[in-house]
Amino acid sequence: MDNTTPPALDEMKDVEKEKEMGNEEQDDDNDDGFVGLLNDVDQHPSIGVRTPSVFAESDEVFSEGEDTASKRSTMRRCRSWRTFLTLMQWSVRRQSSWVQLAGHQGNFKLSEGGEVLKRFSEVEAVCLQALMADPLRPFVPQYHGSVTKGNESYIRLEDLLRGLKNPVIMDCKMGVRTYQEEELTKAHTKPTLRTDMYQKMVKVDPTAPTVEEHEQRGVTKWRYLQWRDNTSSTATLGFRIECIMMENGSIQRDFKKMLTPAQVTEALLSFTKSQLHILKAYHSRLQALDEALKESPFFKAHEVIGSSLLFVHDRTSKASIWMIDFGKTIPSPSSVQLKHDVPWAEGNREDGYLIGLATLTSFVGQAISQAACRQEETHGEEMDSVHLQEQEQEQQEQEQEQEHTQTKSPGWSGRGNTE
Ligand SMILES: Nc1ncnc2c1ncn2[C@@H]1O[C@H](COP(=O)(O)OP(=O)(O)OP(=O)(O)O)[C@@H](O)[C@H]1O
Ligand SMILES: O=P(O)(O)O[C@@H]1[C@H](O)[C@H](O)[C@@H](OP(=O)(O)O)[C@H](OP(=O)(O)O)[C@H]1O
Repeated sequence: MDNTTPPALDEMKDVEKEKEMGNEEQDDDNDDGFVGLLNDVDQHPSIGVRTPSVFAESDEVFSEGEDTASKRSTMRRCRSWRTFLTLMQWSVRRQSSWVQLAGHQGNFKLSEGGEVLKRFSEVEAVCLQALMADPLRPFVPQYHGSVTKGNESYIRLEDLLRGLKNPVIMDCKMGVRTYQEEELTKAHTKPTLRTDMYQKMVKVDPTAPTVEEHEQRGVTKWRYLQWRDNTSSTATLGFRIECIMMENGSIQRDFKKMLTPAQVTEALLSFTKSQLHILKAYHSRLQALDEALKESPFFKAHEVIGSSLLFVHDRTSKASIWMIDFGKTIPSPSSVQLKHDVPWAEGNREDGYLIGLATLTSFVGQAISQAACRQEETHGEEMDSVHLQEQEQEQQEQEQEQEHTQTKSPGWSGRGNTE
């Protein structure tokens, strides 16, 4: 379902009227310059996802292609300058198509000036700071330090969706495990049972918990995360697709049990709509990332857990991949030299990031081959049909020619004709 339908002007006037009457529940803009994203979210009716509503509202009012004259006439139609300014604000905000695809709900705010604000984490801030001076910098959103608003601190990040038209997004969680070794230690020494995780587990597979876990109606976080890794492609392929958002705003999250290479390749083809140039751009970007990772002192010295690659393209054929989420990325002990391309065993700290990157790159490669084949098939079918049409036309022309000759023949219908 398209959730970007703008409200009619009359509806906006109603909003304006309500504001004048002091009835509005919440102003879109807080005084501190924030867009009220967290308060201004709508439950997406078809997909159960909270998406920002306010950004979707102004396109038809002042769309990018609209000329000044029509803006003026729209302005005249507005009841007051205040209404006009409100509409302008909506329009300016609409320049970002920001949406939070995966991750903890409520962790983000959209800030003005092309930044997103993520709830502050010391671990992540330290990583981002280091990454700004690392060969990986071109693959990471720009980090602009932190900011405190009220009681909450945030990390200021470049908005990777800024300027994109109807972006298509995919979040892939990288690595062969998504839990830190510390989580495993906790599960052994001080197990805390999580009812919410037990419920999430049962929802996907009622037979997954053990008899004991069913009795306790709880599982440890490690147990849940490990189960998620084993049920999905994480443990075997070194990454998993978390979410995909298509250009119409529809979000797919049903990848929890996606395990096989064939399924992943099919998902990649569907995500890119088999567009060869997009797939090729992604392929090159993954290869470049691989090069940068090999050069990166940061990567050598860190266990990268739960980090994602954010794939983004749009209808103007912009396509890129970004490393995001360093909330569980920690320095490896100095005694450990991480390889990133070997399996994990308790204590070795390996994350399997390069295993995931290699499989992902090869699946994008396979998707390219399949897309090319499909294109050739389609082209072949088109050629066949053109050929068939040509043959039919030729035949028709021959028949007409024959008819014409016979008409001219005195022995047939030229009865009475004299030439
Ligand atoms: N810099 C950015 N620009 C645009 N979108 C972003 C950016 N950072 C994150 N996002 C969006 O927010 C989502 C969640 O990001 P992230 O993984 O950092 O959050 P999280 O809450 O730490 O996740 P998790 O629950 O996996 O720890 C991403 O899937 C993406 O859609
Ligand atoms: O994707 P799912 O299946 O919903 O599971 C969540 C996901 O693994 C998150 O990465 C994790 O947060 P962290 O990365 O911060 O560990 C969160 O733990 P949490 O509930 O303890 O936040 C899990 O609930």
